[in-house]
Amino acid sequence: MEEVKNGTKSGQIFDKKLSRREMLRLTGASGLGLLLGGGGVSGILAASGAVHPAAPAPQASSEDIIPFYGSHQAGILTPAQNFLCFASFDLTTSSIADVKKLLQSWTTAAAALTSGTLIGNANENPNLPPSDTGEADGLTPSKCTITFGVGPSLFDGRYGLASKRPSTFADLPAFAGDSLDPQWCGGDLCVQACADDLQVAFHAIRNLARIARGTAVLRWTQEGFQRTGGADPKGGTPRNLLGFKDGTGNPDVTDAAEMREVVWCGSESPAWMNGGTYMAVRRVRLRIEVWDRSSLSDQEATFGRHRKSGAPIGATDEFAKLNLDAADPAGKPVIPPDSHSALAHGDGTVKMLRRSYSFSSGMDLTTGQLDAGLLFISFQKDLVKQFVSIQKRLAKNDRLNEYMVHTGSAVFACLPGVREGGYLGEALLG
Ligand SMILES: C=CC1=C(C)c2cc3[nH]c(cc4nc(cc5[nH]c(cc1n2)c(C)c5CCC(=O)O)C(CCC(=O)O)=C4C)c(C)c3C=C
Ligand SMILES: [Fe+2]
Repeated sequence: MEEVKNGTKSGQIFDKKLSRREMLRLTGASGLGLLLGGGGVSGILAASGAVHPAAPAPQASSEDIIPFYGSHQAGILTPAQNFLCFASFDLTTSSIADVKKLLQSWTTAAAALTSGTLIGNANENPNLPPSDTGEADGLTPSKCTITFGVGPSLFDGRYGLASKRPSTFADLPAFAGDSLDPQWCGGDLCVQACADDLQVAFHAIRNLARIARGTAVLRWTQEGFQRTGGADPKGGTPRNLLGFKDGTGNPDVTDAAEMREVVWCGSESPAWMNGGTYMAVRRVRLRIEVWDRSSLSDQEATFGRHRKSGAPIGATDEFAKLNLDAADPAGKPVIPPDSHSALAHGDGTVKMLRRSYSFSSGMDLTTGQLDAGLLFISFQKDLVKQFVSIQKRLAKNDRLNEYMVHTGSAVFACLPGVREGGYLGEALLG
C-alpha cells in the first residue's frame, strides 16, 4: 500500500504494463486480493488521495455542469434535477484518520463526477481494474450534484468527536403514527446524488461506495424521480404520485436573506457547520390504492389545494397566499384546518426548504400493493425548531395521514461547501 502512495511506483502502475510478479510485489503479500476484493484500484487511489479527473467528456457544456466548489454545497438550493440516488453509509473503521482520508477522496472524486470526467487515471491500462466503473463515460455531467452529510452517530464515542456535536443535532423523536423500519433509518454519512440522467446519478453513488470500501459500507439506498425536463419543458411545479403539485409553498431560493433565515447555518452554529445546513429525510410510503378510490373533493380537502392548478382552495393562482381565515357563508373555513397545507403552514413563521423525490420500489409481495411514495427531503438550519415542530403537528392531525406511512427516517448535517484545494468536513476533522 505504502509503495503505491509514493510517486514513482504509482507512475509505473499507470504508465507501464506490469508483469504478474511486479504486480504482486507492488501490492504486497495479500495485496492483489485486497486490491481487487476490497475497493479495487479506486480504493487504493482513494486511500492515497490520488483520484484525479481525466479529460472532460467531449459533449460537456457549461449548462450541464453545476460547480462542485463553493461556499455552500450544491444540491440544496439547486433546482431539483430529474433523478436522485440517495445513499446512507455506516463507517466500519475505528480511525478518525480514515474518516478524514475518505472525505478527502470523496471530495476529489465528486469534483470529477460532477464535471463529467472519469475518476482516476487507470482507465486505459489493460492490466488493472479501471479506476472508474465506466458507465458514465462519454455522458454529459447532466447537472450532477453530489451533496454530503454526516449523521448524529458520527459524534458517538468512536472518533472523539462527541464534544463537537451541536446539542440539537440528534435522531428525530418518535412521531405519532410512525412505522419505521430500521432498514430505512440512520447512517453515519450520507450522499445525495442528483442528475438529469439516472445512470449518471447511479454512477456517482456506485463509485463513491467503491472508494469507501474498507472504511464505510452502504446502509440503505433509495432512488427517486420526478417528471423530466423533456416532459415538462416549461418547468412547472412537479406533481407527486398523488397527482398534486408539490413544492409551491417553498421559500424563494433566489432570496439570499430568506435562505440565511431558513436554510444556512451561520455564526450561531459551531464553526464546522457555518455555511452548512441540516437535512431531514423521511421515506414515506403512500397508500396510493386507497387514495385512488377517494373523491376529488376529498383529495383537495386533504391538501387544502386544488389538484389542477395547485392553488389554495378558493383561489385560482397556484402561488396565492394561503388564507386560513377565509370562511364560507356558513362560517366554515374554506381551507380545512386539518388539511396538509394548513397544518404545515401554521402561522407561516416556521419554514423549511423541501427537495423531495417520488420513488417506486417494486411491490409489497405480501399485499400486492405498490411500494411507492415520497422520499421527503428538507433542508433547514435548525431541525428541532423547523422540521420537528411542523412534523409534530402533521403527525397528530394531518388528513394526509390516512394515505401515508413513514417507514424511514434520518437526519444529516450537510457540511459547508468546499473551496478548491480543500476537502469536505475540513473544519470538523482538520
Ligand atoms: C414535516 C414536514 C413535512 C412532511 C413530512 C411532508 C410530507 C408530505 N408532503 C406532501 C405533499 C405536499 N406538501 C405540501 C406542502 C407542505 N408540506 C410541508 C411539510 C411537510 N410535508 C410544508 C412546510 C409545506 C408548505 C406549507 C406552506 O407553507 O404552504 C403540499 C402543497 C403544495 C406545496 O406547498 O408544496 C403538498 C402537495 C406529501 C405527499 C408528503 C408525504 C408523503
Ligand atoms: Fe408536505
